[in-house]
Amino acid sequence: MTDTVTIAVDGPAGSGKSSVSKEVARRLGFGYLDTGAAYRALAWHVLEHHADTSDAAAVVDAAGDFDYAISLDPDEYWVRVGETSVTEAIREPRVSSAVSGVARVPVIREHVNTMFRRLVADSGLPGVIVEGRDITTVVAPDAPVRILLTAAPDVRAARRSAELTTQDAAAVAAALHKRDASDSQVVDFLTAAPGVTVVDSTDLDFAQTVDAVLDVIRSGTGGSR
Ligand SMILES: Nc1ncnc2c1ncn2[C@@H]1O[C@H](COP(=O)(O)OP(=O)(O)O)[C@@H](O)[C@H]1O
Ligand SMILES: Nc1ccn([C@@H]2O[C@H](COP(=O)(O)OP(=O)(O)O)[C@@H](O)[C@H]2O)c(=O)n1
Repeated sequence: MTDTVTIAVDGPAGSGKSSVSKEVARRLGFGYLDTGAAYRALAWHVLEHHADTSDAAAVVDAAGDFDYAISLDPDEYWVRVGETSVTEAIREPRVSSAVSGVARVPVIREHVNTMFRRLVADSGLPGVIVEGRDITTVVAPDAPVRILLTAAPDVRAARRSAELTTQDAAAVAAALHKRDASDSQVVDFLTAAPGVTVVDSTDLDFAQTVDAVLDVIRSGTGGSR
């Protein structure tokens, strides 16, 4: 049996990582791993414990009974903590506001990174598109294809607020920029590391972005996909 190919995709919030990676995975018959969901689910879990997500010791303590599971199927995406489905709950603004605190704790990052690598290795799939903030640099720096998906800040904010129609657009934009600023103190996902290909989707629609990513994958895997 051949090893699973990892396609690494990083980028800031609202750049299109999840939606584009999911569609690319479908087209290639690959799995899709949303790494941000693990940080979001842990933030949700810490909040369930009524603990402070900005307190590293409290986060590590709550992580002790964090029973996490995620689907790698792009057509059947779900996230669970224990028996509870948290697929929708982890997108709530209270979780988005808390997640950077959880993601800042080094021991948590090491723990989830080990889990991500195991999920890919045990997937039994020909390939997995893994998306997040530090996949190209930390989780899978040796991946045969590494992409930084970017878009101008105002475009990213507009995309996210179009999704969250019940919330005020200015508030959504402010929360997104605040989270990016906080996250970029931990990992650099705004500049491409050596060997990482930038796909800027500012002036591309969704279908064009999917095609651009597929082109990078085809050239990076010797045109075999
Ligand atoms: N190139 C694009 N043009 C227009 N809309 C896009 C494009 N890429 C993604 N989107 C839309 O923008 C929103 C945010 O994308 P998402 O995949 O959730 O980003 P991320 O995972 O990077 O936060 C989604 O509603 C998605 O359908
Ligand atoms: N590889 C990753 C993925 C996400 N994260 C953290 O998890 C949060 C949620 O990630 P996400 O991918 O769901 O965020 P969006 O881009 O979808 O808004 C980010 O704001 C980061 O704090 C991270 O630190 N490293």
